[in-house]
Amino acid sequence: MKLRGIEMRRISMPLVSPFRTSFGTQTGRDILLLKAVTDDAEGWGECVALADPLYSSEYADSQADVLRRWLFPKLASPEGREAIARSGAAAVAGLLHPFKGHRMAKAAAEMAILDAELRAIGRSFGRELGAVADRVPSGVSVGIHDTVPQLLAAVGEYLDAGYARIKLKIEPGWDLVPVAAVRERFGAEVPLQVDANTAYTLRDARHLAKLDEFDLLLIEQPLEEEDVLGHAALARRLATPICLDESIVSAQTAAAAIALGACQIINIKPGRVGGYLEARRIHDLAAAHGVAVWCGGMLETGIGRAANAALAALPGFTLPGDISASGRFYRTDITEPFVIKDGHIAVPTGPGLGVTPIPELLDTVTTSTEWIAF
Ligand SMILES: CSCC[C@@H](NC(=O)CCC(=O)O)C(=O)O
Ligand SMILES: [Mg+2]
Repeated sequence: MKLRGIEMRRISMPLVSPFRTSFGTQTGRDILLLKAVTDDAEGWGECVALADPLYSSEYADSQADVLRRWLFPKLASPEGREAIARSGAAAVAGLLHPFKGHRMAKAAAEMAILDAELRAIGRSFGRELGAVADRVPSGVSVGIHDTVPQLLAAVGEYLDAGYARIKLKIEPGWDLVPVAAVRERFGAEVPLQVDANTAYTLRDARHLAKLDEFDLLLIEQPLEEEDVLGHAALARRLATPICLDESIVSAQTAAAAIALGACQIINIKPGRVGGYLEARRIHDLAAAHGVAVWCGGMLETGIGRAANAALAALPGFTLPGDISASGRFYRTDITEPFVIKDGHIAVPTGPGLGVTPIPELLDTVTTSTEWIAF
């Protein structure tokens, strides 16, 4: 495969409603999209970094900068050209490994090149990754609300829409009461979990153990991302399974977390771990240890949503992921919108991602484009 160059594009996508987590409130997404242009096809990659370094150390401008100054020049080097010509997207992670961190930028580059490679041979992302289903159960992430009645109204709408699982964002001061209210209103059968985005410390263990009475599927990332030993200690004091998100940045860190008993479940986000190929390695590792995984979300457009749906169709993804309909976050997606049907999202079957940005919709939200010739 001969890479002619990559277009970097920034798009500004307003959210249908504010999305509040323990680390802040999103009202829109400033997204970095990559388009890899090869002799045979064009491929798309979505960088999941937020505008600010509040979920992880990455932020959109930093990922554009590291791509422009280090990652693309390496891929465009004689060594890079030769490796990609020989091995395609499988060569990208190794080429970029010397550069520390910036996994979301690396993931977007690999994704765009993989999409181009697969479109050229007419092979879908799902087929490439090992999907075993043509649709995946759709979970929804519900932000922190100002009042419990507002939360209950939102949860009621999502359940009416058919979502298969409800995830509630929590933080100190907004945890037991909203969870109890959802259980009280909607019953014990609704698949329910919580996500703290690192908002607690081990000193909160006794308080967090009170969540055990609500029969949650899991509690996601209660402690700081580097506090693996703290999560292992917390796991020994909670009946509710611990699921890690921010802590898991590679198969290596997943293996360590599993070995230390820091998690019983893993939220796999391809952007966080450096790409879909590493995400599959984590899936395989978790399966070997009997650890369930599910696919997390970063408010992706239909581009990232398509790839996540394909990943979530692998056999080890036994819990509903944060793969909701496009309309959960966006009034107008840049691709054909993903819609929820009988609690599921369809896995695209076309070549590559199986979806492509609609040019006029993409132009409407584009704030900048930059061509990097290889
Ligand atoms: C802006 S918050 C993004 C990170 C968050 N993501 C979600 O809650 C799911 C969002 C989605 O459905 O895309 C998480 O920590 O899991
Ligand atoms: Mg999370």
